[in-house]
Amino acid sequence: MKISGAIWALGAMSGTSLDGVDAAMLRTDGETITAFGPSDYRPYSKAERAQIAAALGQWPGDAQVAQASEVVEAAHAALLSRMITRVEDAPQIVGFHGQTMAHDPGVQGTHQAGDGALMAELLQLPVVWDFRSADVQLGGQGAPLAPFFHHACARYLGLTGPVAFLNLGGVGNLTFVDPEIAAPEAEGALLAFDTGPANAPLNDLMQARRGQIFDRDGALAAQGKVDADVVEDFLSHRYFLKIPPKSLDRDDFPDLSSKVAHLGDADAAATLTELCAASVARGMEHAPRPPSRLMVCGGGRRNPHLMARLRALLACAVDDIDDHGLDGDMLEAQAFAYLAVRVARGLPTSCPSTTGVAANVGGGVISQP
Ligand SMILES: Nc1ncnc2c1ncn2[C@@H]1O[C@H](COP(=O)(O)OP(=O)(O)OP(=O)(O)O)[C@@H](O)[C@H]1O
Ligand SMILES: CC(=O)N[C@H]1[C@@H]2OC[C@@H](O2)[C@@H](O)[C@@H]1O[C@H](C)C(=O)O
Repeated sequence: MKISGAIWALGAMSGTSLDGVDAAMLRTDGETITAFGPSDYRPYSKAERAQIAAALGQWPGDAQVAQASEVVEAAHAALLSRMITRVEDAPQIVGFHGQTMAHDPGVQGTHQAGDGALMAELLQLPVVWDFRSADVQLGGQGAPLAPFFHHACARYLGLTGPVAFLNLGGVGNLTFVDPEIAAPEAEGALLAFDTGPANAPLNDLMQARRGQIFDRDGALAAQGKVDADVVEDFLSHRYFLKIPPKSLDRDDFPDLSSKVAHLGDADAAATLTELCAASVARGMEHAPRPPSRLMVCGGGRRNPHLMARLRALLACAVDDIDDHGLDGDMLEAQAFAYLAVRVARGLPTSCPSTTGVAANVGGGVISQP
C-alpha cells in the first residue's frame, strides 16, 4: 500500500480488563500525529465477557478460543462499521489489535483473537493485524507496543526533556520517552516494559467478594488498611528482578487473591491497590533519566485512591493525561491506528528498547478487502 502524507486511520483495541472494545480515529503519516479524530466504545455484554474469559490462556485450535474469536470479531465489526459510516473523514486503513488470549513470548508465543482478513472483508478497508507475532519471532516480548505512539504523543505535545507514560489497564505498562530524539527507534529515545498487574487483581477481588466489576473511584480501597507483609512478599516476585524490556500476561501473578484471602474486603482492596502503585514505583527505578512527569492513561487514572498512592510513592509529578489534552481512554486504540500506518509504510513498530527484540521490527500483517 502506497502512502504519501498523512491519512486518517481507525484503530481498535480490546484490552485485558475485558470491558469492551475502544476505537479511535487518528490522522498521521506514521511518524507525526496531525490530528486526533472521533472515538467510540462498545462494551461486551456479560455473556460475551464470560465467553472471552473462558478462553483466556488457551491457544488457537481450542474450541473456546474459536468461540471467543467470533465474539471479538462481531463486537469489532459492529463498532467499526458504525464508526466508518458516521465519521466525517473516512479512514483509509484500520489497525485491529484483537483480544490477547494468551501471551507467553519466550515459549509458546502470543495470540490475539480476531481474524483481520475477515475484518478487511467486512469493512471493505485494508486491515493491519497480528501486530505482535513478528516481534516475538525475533526474540522480543511482543509487548508493549504503545511506546512508539507515546513517543509521537510526547512530540505532538511539544514536551521537552524526559517524560514517562503509564497505562493502567488490566496490566500496567510504562514508557520512558526522550522527546528530543526524533526517531523512536533511535538509541535513547525509548525504554518500555510492563510494570505488573494493575487493575486486574482488584477487579477480580471486587467480582468475587462484592459482585461488582471494579472498585469505583477506589472507594472501598480508600477505607482499608494495607497489609505491608503482602506488599513485601509481592515485590519479591522474580518479575521485579528482571531487567526491562519485559512483558506480562494478564494472569502471570495468579495467586494474588489467595494472598489477601485473610483480609476483610476493604483491607484486601487497599492492599491490591497498593501492589499496583508499588510495582509502578519499582518500575520507575529503571528510568534512564528521571522524568519530570508521569502521564497516566487507561482506566486506572480514574481511581483517585490509586492516583493518590502513586503521588505518595513517586518523586515526579503524576498527571492524568487528559489534563494535557489527550484522551486517556483512547490512547491504546489510537496507538493501533498509528502503528497500522507505520506497518503500511514499512516503518518499525518496536525496537530492542521497547520489547527486547533483536533488531527493529515492523510487526503486523496487512489484509486487503
Ligand atoms: N471510576 C473508576 N474507578 C476505579 N477504577 C476504574 C474507574 N474507571 C475505570 N477503572 C478501572 O480501569 C479498568 C479499565 O481500564 P482500561 O480500559 O484502560 O483497561 P484495558 O484497556 O482493558 O486494559 P489493558 O490496557 O491492560 O489492555 C476497569 O476495569 C477498572 O478497573
Ligand atoms: C500481550 C498484550 O496484549 N499485552 C497488553 C496488556 O495490556 C497492557 C499491557 O499488557 C501491554 O503490554 C499490552 O497492551 C498495550 C496496548 C501495548 O502493547 O502497549
